Amino acid sequence: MPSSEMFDQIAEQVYAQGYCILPKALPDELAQALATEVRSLPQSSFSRAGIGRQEDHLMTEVIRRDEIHWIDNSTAAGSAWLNWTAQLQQAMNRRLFLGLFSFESHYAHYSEGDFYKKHLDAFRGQQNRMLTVVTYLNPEWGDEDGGELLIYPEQGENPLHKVKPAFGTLVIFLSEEFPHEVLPAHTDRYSIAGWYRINSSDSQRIDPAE
Ligand SMILES: O=C(O)CCC(=O)C(=O)O
Ligand SMILES: [Fe+2]
Repeated sequence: MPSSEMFDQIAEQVYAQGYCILPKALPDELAQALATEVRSLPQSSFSRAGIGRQEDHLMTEVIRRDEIHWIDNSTAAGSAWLNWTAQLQQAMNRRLFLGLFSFESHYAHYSEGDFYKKHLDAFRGQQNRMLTVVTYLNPEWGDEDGGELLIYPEQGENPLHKVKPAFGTLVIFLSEEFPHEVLPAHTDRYSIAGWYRINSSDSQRIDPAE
C-alpha cells in the first residue's frame, strides 16, 4: 500500500475511534532493517526502562520489565525510521491538525517473562505525549509466545483488542486515552515504542524540538 493511502487510513481511524491497528503496515524494507539492527545492538546499550518520574527500581520492576535503547539518527536504520515517522507526523498534522511537534522512540526488548502492566503513556496536562506509535520486529510469533498488547477503553476492565506482536504490525493511539498492557512474553520480543509530543513552550521556557 502506498504511504499516503496508509496515512489516510491511520488518520481516519484515529479520528473516528482514537486508535488504529494495522497488520503488516510498516514498509517491509524498513521493518527488516530495524529488526536486524535491534538484534545487533550490544546488550550493554540497553537499559532497564523506568516509569515516568518514578525512580524507585523495585517499584518499577513490578510494573515493567523490558529493556530499552533510544533510537537516533546515527545509524541507517534509525535514520530511516525517523524519516518515516516524520512523514507520518506531517500527514497527521495535515489531516487532523494535531499540532504534533516532536518525536521520541526506543527499541524495547522483552526477554522471557518480561511484561508491562496496564498503564497510560501520558497524563492530562503532563509530558505532552499526544500520540503513541508501536511496531513489532518479530518475524515469527506463535500464539504460544504470549507477549500480546491489550488495549483497554478509557473506562472499563475488558480489553478492546488483543494484538499479537507480529512483524510490521503498527499500533497507533491517543496517548492520554487508552490504557494498555503487555502480557508476559514467553520468548524474546522486539518492538519499537514512540511518542509524538505537542509543543509545551511557554513564555518561561522554549521546548527544544528533539
Ligand atoms: O510493546 C508494546 O506492545 C507496548 C509498549 C508500551 O506500552 C510502552 O512502551 O509504553
Ligand atoms: Fe505504553
